[in-house]
Amino acid sequence: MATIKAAILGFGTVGQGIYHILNEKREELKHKLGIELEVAKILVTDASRERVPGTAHLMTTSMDEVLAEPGMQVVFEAIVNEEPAFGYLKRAVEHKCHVITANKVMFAKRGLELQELAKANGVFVGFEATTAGGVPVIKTMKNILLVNDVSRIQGILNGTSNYILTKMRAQGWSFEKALKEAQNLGYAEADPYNDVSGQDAFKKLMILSALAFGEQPDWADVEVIGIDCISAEQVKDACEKGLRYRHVAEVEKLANGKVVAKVGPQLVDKEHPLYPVDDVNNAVALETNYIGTLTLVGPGAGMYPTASVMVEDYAEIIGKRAGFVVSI
Ligand SMILES: NC(=O)C1=CN([C@@H]2O[C@H](COP(=O)(O)OP(=O)(O)OC[C@H]3O[C@@H](n4cnc5c(N)ncnc54)[C@H](OP(=O)(O)O)[C@@H]3O)[C@@H](O)[C@H]2O)C=CC1
Ligand SMILES: N[C@@H](CC=O)C(=O)O
Repeated sequence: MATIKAAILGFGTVGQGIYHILNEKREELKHKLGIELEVAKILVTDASRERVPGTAHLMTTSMDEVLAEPGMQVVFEAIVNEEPAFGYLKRAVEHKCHVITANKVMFAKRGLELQELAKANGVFVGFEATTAGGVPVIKTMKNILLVNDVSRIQGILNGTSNYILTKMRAQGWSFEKALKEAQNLGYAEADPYNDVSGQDAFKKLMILSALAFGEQPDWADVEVIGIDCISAEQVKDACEKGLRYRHVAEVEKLANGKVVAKVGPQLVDKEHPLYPVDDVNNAVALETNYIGTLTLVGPGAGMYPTASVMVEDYAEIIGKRAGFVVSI
């Protein structure tokens, strides 16, 4: 049986999740895909710290070393920020590696460029994990778009914000306590300002916009407000009135063809579809011409939901390359 090698760039919450799932599902994936996958390199900033027992020999800080590994064909990327992530993935694609990323900061800005480069090099880019964690919105939208037009997307796209709002309302926790717990649970970004300021949801919305409409609105035209402007008193007042705060991101294509978007907190009542979406869950409602409105709900952050969709991307890519449809 053929063996291919993979690298994991970034070995924090998501990177470790990928490693654990690939180990746990090793035999099953081998059987289903007819290919053995070996994690041969793990790239971090500090290679002296062994995060998972038995991985010290895989650690490196050098992308040159990753790409010099014979048989390297798949690169999972779970680091932070646009650079060096984009530069690393560009090099991986030029080296004819398939790449699978969770990095929405990079992908919102450079995703179209990376996909074009991948096409030119005959490799695939998986980016399901960039948006809504474990919710399969990217693959669902790709399928829908084969037949339908999507006219509007509305959703909760940041798990940390939804978790904080839920705990403030349902448990009476302070904003700080809820954020701390979201960090402990691996939901929050390395810099949680991105979560609570609305920037993380904005980046995910831009990825969905590019997929649905082939374009993004001018970023400067999009109003982005976070949950950091909501006080405990406001959450309590809303609750007493039967209302809930939700952090909502929405983008639509107007009749004149212009794509417009906004991101910010909204008060919703119990008739609203986002009312029951609590904790770390995300929800994405896609308005389409034939299906009508399709809503997906599920965990929007965390080690296993995120890593799981990245391994699914891997299975899909290897299945396509081998010319068969993967059914897991
Ligand atoms: N956490 C989640 O639920 C989700 C996260 N994501 C995205 O996944 C990515 C990773 O998130 P997460 O695992 O939570 O982050 P962590 O902060 O837990 O881990 C980040 C990892 O990246 C490494 N790293 C950071 N900068 C560099 C660099 N310049 N070169 C090499 N390695 C680097 C760090 O190395 P070191 O250990 O040495 O510091 C660390 O291992 C982010 O882009 C995030 O937005 C997407 C969906 C959900
Ligand atoms: N910090 C993000 C992680 C997933 O993208 C979130 O809370 O949604």
